[in-house]
Amino acid sequence: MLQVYLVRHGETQWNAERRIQGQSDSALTENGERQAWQVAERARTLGITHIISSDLGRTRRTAEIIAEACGCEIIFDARLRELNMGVLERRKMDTLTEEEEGWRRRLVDGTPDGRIPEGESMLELSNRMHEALNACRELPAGSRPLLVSHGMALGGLVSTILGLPAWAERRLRLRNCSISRVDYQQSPWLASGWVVETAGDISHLDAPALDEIQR
Ligand SMILES: O=C(O)[C@H](O)COP(=O)(O)O
Repeated sequence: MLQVYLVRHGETQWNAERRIQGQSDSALTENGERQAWQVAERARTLGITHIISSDLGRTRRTAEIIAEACGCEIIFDARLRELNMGVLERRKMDTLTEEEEGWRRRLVDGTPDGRIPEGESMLELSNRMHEALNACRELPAGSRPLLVSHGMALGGLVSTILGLPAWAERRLRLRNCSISRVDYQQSPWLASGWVVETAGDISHLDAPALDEIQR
């Protein structure tokens, strides 16, 4: 059975400022670096064989810290990037107009193909995340990869594995440096293929990780 670990990057300056990132970027905060070292210590115990990361700066830095602990090289895969949030990237959440807030909410309010102007839909994001996840099945037998990605990207991936449409309302909180695990398997009581073993585990963190209200 193939086990794939999913880690969201450490807290960034723009997470803390409640500034929308998307495929724009900001550095990890001191707390974010601490989170990354703590998730790395947890990853060291998991027998990780490959680290595959979004190529954005915040995931790259988190992956570097995990790779040092696990003794792995890093493979960068742009399919693991965060949702492209178009014209709202770099904007602070509390500065959005009613119309702009409507664009953001339509991404995840059950509207198929909702998108922020010049951005990606959740369906487009989910499709590329599944491509990146399924590429893990081509790794040598016995591999145990760890993917480093983003909140919307991993939330959409896990939710769609659970059978929800990509554009479903979000009901899964994935905090910074949380660990989730998905398995590709066959078993009598579960659907064949990908299943969710754990989602959003932060038991390895000793400091609170921001939630959606705080970021
Ligand atoms: O700001 C964003 O783009 C999302 O809300 C979270 O993205 P992140 O997981 O890359 O911080």
